[in-house]
Formats: sequence, structure tokens, C-alpha cells
Amino acid sequence: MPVVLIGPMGAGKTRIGSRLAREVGAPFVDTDQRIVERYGPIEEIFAREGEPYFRVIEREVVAEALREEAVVALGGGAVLDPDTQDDLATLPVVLLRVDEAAVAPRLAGGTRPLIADGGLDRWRGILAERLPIYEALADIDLDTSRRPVARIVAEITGRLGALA
Ligand SMILES: Nc1ncnc2c1ncn2[C@@H]1O[C@H](COP(=O)(O)OP(=O)(O)OP(=O)(O)O)[C@@H](O)[C@H]1O
Ligand SMILES: O=C(O)C1=C[C@@H](O)[C@@H](O)[C@H](O)C1
Ligand SMILES: [Mg+2]
Repeated sequence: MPVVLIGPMGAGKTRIGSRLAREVGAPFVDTDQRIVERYGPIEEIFAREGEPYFRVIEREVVAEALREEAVVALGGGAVLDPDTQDDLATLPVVLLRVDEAAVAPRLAGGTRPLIADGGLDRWRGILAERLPIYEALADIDLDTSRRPVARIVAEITGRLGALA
């Protein structure tokens, strides 16, 4: 069964997911990275085909990843898909949170298309829209704002053990 990481842009899903996978000896799948491998850079997909098309290919990649024995980091908006919400209801899901002060430097210099214009204000608005979904799906909920990656990974492995 996969372990799934969800949360907003910059929460650390990719970085913590890859460390967690190493720790538990499982493969790591990042759905954004898989989309890039197959379809090219995400900002180009958004620019060329628009967000609805991106969500369709994202759902395909997510559905495939959720059938793998892996640590799976989802894109920030993947939980908007109702079928993905259904899939996640029966899987161990880790919500990674981050506050605004901590995320600002993490987002600097990025190419995330949804916040290309609005920056941190847009990030805040998107999070507010999605937070009820994130919270409803999470089995483990933790803040990554001011803690080293190794500590966060240790806490997740401990809490996953308690879930089993
Ligand atoms: N606990 C942490 N402390 C400090 N920096 C961190 C921490 N976790 C992640 N980072 C840094 O924050 C940035 C964003 O992290 P990461 O790419 O893992 O986030 P993400 O949740 O995958 O974001 P996205 O949804 O955009 O893919 C990276 O530069 C990463 O190295
Ligand atoms: O929050 C979002 O909707 C997104 C987050 C990223 O992980 C990418 O999946 C993409 O930039 C969209
Ligand atoms: Mg990521």
C-alpha cells in the first residue's frame, strides 16, 4: 500500500517524500516529476493546454502512482479530483503544512504557474480553498515550517507505525 503526501506548494512534499522513501526502503514517486518526464515542464503544459487539461493528465498519473508500493508525493492540487479523494480515503495520507513566513523563501525563484502572478497572496488564497479537503483526507498532520527534514521524517515513520 502506498503512503501519500499531500499539502500546499512549498510544504516539502518532494523533499520529505524522497527522504521518507529512503528511510522506509520504498521507491519514491513524485507525481509532478512523472508528469514532467512524460509531458514536459508543468508551466508549459499550463501555458499551452490550460489547467483543465493538466488536471486530466495529473489524475491519470496519480491513479497509476496510487497502485504502487511507494511513497507518493502528490502535486498540491491533485486532491481536487473527486476520484483521487475517493482513492485517498482508504490510504495512509500525510498532510504537510507550512506557514507563510516559512514558505516565502521556499517559493522564491520557482516556476509554479498558479502563483506566477499573485505570489504569496495567491498561495494563501489557494491554501484557504483547499484546506478543508486536505484536513478531511489526512491521517497524519504536521507542520514543516521550522523543523529539519530528518526530524519530520522521523515523526512520520513513528506515526505511520502507530497507524498500522
Ligand atoms: N523542512 C524544511 N525546512 C527547510 N526547507 C525545506 C523543508 N522542506 C522543504 N524545504 C525546501 O523548500 C522548498 C520546497 O520544497 P518541496 O519542493 O519539497 O515542496 P513541495 O511541497 O514538493 O512543493 P510543490 O507542491 O511546489 O511541488 C525546497 O527548496 C526544499 O528544499
Ligand atoms: O497547487 C497546485 O495546483 C499545483 C502544485 C504543483 O505541485 C503542481 O502540480 C502544479 O504547479 C499545480
Ligand atoms: Mg513537489
